[in-house]
Amino acid sequence: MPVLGQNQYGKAETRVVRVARAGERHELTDLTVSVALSGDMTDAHLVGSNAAVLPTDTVKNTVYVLARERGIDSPESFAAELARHFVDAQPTVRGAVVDVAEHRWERLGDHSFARAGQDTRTARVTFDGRALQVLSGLTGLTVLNTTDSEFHGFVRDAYTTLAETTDRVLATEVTARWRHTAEEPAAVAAADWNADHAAARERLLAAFAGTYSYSLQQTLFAMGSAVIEQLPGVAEIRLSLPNKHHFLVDLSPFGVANETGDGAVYHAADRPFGLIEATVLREGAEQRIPVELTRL
Ligand SMILES: O=c1[nH]c(=O)c2[nH]c(=O)[nH]c2[nH]1
Repeated sequence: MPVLGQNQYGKAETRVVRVARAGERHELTDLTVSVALSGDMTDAHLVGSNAAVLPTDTVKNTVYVLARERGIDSPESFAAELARHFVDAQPTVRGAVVDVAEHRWERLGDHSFARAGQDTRTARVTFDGRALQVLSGLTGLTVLNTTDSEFHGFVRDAYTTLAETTDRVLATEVTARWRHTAEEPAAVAAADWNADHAAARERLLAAFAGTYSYSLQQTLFAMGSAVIEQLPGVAEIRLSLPNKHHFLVDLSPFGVANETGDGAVYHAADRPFGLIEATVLREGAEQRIPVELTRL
């Protein structure tokens, strides 16, 4: 007899845009919200009874009503409020995972905006009826150093052709998730998630730019460490760093030298790419950010 395993359901990727008007100057918040609920859903799968199922349509409506009525202070606080709502209000719902992606807009004027082509801020809040696990994050943050990057001394075997280098372009598109020690609903509600996120993002960028790198692995650890050191409320951070390879183009068929230095010309390859991933922990902290979550 087949047996039902882990299951969850909800509404994925509800797009919610909220406009706050304080006089002439408007504020725009643009989110994609995904909700996954779990609980007593065995009968829905096994015998077709929906008696425990809050419709996903209702889940979507709830996102809109909460956005309207309580506002959106931060992705983290909005996700926490939603997660608590479903678990606290529905006896058949025992757990909720709420994912939020915030799309950035640049201000053009009091009521005009341009979609910013930069990174997306993310939050994932998980609630089990007692503790809130809050993961902040970002994705799509593309950064590049034109020097201060070496890569040599690596293992060589019969298939190794890579040349050692003491001066290369180092580029990556950062995806990061960091977990907060604050898990009490009151502490989560009181935190300044926007200031916290801005500080973490700034530390990631400063560490990327400021690290003289012998590998992307070393840069990753420096970036994670910078966040752990700056933000006392962060227990761990997981980083996923694709190595966006920049290869010097071979111009020798044209009798043109092309070496590292002034005027060097690179091919920005898109695939395959090296993929460097790791978690950096505060000493004594448990590793709880799911490995497979990082690239979502
Ligand atoms: O920073 C790097 N780390 C690697 O593990 C690696 N492997 C490789 O081919 N190039 C690089 N660069």
